[in-house]
Amino acid sequence: MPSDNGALLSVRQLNKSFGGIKALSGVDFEIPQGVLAGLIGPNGSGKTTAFNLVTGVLKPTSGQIVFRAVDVTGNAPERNAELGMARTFQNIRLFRDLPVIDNVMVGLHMRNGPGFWSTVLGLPRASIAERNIRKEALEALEVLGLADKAHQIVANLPYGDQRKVEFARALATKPQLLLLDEPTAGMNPQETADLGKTISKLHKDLSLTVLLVEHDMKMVMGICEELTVINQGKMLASGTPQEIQNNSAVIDAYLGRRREKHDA
Ligand SMILES: Nc1ncnc2c1ncn2[C@@H]1O[C@H](COP(=O)(O)OP(=O)(O)OP(=O)(O)O)[C@@H](O)[C@H]1O
Repeated sequence: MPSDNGALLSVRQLNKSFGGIKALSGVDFEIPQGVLAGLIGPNGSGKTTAFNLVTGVLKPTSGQIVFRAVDVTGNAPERNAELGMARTFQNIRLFRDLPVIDNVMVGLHMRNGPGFWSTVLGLPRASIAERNIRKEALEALEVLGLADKAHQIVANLPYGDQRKVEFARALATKPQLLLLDEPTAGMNPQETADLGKTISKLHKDLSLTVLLVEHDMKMVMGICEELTVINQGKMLASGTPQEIQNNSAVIDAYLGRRREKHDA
């Protein structure tokens, strides 16, 4: 049985190898309930691997992942979603030719749709469930300030708004933990700053626990409350943004990478 230490998510001694490559060795971190946490590290340090292990896309070589006091190590992503994890992807994954609201409703249908036969037979249960799903999708869009764009086609929205549609789809499922995989990928500085404000607002207004995997240091330092830093698959440091900014091992890891690039 996993011990209940009060954290919403605990990652313990996580190891992942791809053939001969050790992508992660002995990574530990915890996310207390209600915290906006960041996982950072230089390129190739293992952030995406850690994210995929937590969500269930990858299975660890060894180690343990505990979510809501349940051992979820090796769970399929669908099971983790049922338990309350919701994620966004590095590359936006939306139905670009469909309206915004339909994209948000898809997430809810997968979670608690009326069921195949009810829908096909047009049973009242199906239309009530459909109405509820539409209402919940609209509420999620409202939270993100996108309610007035609910009927626009996704492809016609600016990139920043498309990201918000993804957030709305994740939020509509009322997750316990929102996992964001490099949400600023492909964004300009203005869009990045706006998105940082949106994440921070969601976290504060909804008391939402968030794990943010991100490259953009300025954004991470500006909005996260706790940070875990990994380097070459190993734990480097953890603490508040201020502690991390002053940590000499972290400074060396980032500057070292920059020096390598410079010398190349
Ligand atoms: N499917 C895979 N097969 C083999 N090696 C992999 C695989 N996925 C990741 N790796 C290796 O594991 C290491 C960590 O990669 P990962 O993508 O997790 O790092 P990252 O910190 O997310 O990098 P970036 O910041 O560039 O996105 C790298 O050496 C990478 O080449």
